[in-house]
Amino acid sequence: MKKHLKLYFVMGSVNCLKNPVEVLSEAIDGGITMFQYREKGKGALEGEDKLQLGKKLQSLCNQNNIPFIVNDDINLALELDADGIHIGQEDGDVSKIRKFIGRKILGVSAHDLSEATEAVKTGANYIGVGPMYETKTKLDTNEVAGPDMIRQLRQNNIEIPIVGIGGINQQNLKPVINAGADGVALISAISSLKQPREAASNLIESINDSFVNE
Ligand SMILES: Nc1nc(C(F)(F)F)ncc1COP(=O)(O)OP(=O)(O)O
Ligand SMILES: [Mg+2]
Repeated sequence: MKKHLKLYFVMGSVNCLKNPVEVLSEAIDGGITMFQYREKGKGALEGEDKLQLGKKLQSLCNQNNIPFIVNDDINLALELDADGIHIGQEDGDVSKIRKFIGRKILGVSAHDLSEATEAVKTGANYIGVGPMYETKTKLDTNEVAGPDMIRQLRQNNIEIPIVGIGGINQQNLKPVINAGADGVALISAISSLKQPREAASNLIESINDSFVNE
């Protein structure tokens, strides 16, 4: 799990400047290690359109052995037979969802020590901790937690794989890794750029450097 979390690209059609299939294909070429289909927000696809795009993105991931995770939508995750699901604190009962999805990957958002402890207890495989920095992508975020929140979780013996999320880019990812995260999750730092491949390869290079010089 930890190695997959290194560069976790999260995206939906509303986040992309161009065709999301092209964006993901380039991001995979650039070196992302995991993908989350998060079709959400103003103008997001629904129903059949959401399913069809999900299928196309999933097959790109499968062809490249990249775990394909669905955000929020458990039924879609099961219909696509996705590799896993990511849920937040308001998206349902983690232990019920764990029973529902069996051995699929279960990611849970956590903003503090109590939420992280609860997520571990109820069977999460990894936790997404944030927001690390200010973000314009998700409008209903909690207040900025910063990389120190990850450091605090590690100091309190939270050993589960952790990925930081929220406003992360090449310039500010190092403190997130140094705080003890196994990787970074991000949207705009790849999806909003004209060259997603170049963006992803620059990011994975900086992430690997951060681990080497820890
Ligand atoms: N989608 C996410 N992915 C991650 C990841 F693990 F990838 F880092 N961490 C956190 C979130 C946020 O999840 P949630 O709080 O439910 O909000 P939303 O459903 O709007 O994304
Ligand atoms: Mg959610």
